[in-house]
Amino acid sequence: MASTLHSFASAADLASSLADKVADTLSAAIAARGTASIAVSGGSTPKVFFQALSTRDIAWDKVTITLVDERFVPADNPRSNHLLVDANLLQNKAKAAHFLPLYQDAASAEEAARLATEKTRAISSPFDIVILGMGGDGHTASFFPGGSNLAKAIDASTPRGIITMEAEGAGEPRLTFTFSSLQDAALLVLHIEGEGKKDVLAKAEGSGDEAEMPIRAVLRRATSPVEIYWAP
Ligand SMILES: O=C1O[C@H](COP(=O)(O)O)[C@@H](O)[C@H](O)[C@H]1O
Repeated sequence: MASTLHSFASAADLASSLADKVADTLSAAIAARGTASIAVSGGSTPKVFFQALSTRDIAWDKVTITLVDERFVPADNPRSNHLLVDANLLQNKAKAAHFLPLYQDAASAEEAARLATEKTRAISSPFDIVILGMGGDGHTASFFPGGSNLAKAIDASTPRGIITMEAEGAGEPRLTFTFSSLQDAALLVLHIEGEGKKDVLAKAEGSGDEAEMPIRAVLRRATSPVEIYWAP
């Protein structure tokens, strides 16, 4: 499916424009169905966007927010994506939203993935909005190059849900929605910032194996168009 690049002069401009687009899309879904869903990424990039989105005036009590991926660490761990969302998105008007975490207090990441899959089944498919990020190694969500479960995670026939991932570049074991869960969102966004990430994107858009740069699975095979938001 095609992708469209939206370039902005600054991260603040991007955050404001993306927050408007997301708020409009959530409101349209609420008007159509009474509820709306969004899966967001962690990492360092989304913080300013989350802060902008949290101030938008929409019916947040009808919105379910979850994560595209998470580290297998509790929510008070500084590396938790849940903590980032709590501190920056579940604030202001967005405090009224319903948050479904991926981390579960379980004996293993595999058991947590099973529980998280069960709990997130309450969200209707496909997601209204998925916001992906991308690492300098070409990973997205927790689809890491060399990841223990990468082939399964990006196989379009793997069912919707959450699986585990371990990889050298990942730190802790991860929990990640599968490709099939994310690729058909009504609004599918790839949010990246910096010249370095633009170079990584250009490389990913070239030829090469998806296993080397798993973002290629999204760029090449997502059934929804990919809206790429970039700022220097
Ligand atoms: O590990 C992760 O990294 C990516 C990218 O993060 P960034 O710090 O380079 O913005 C992120 O999209 C993913 O959700 C996160 O778990």
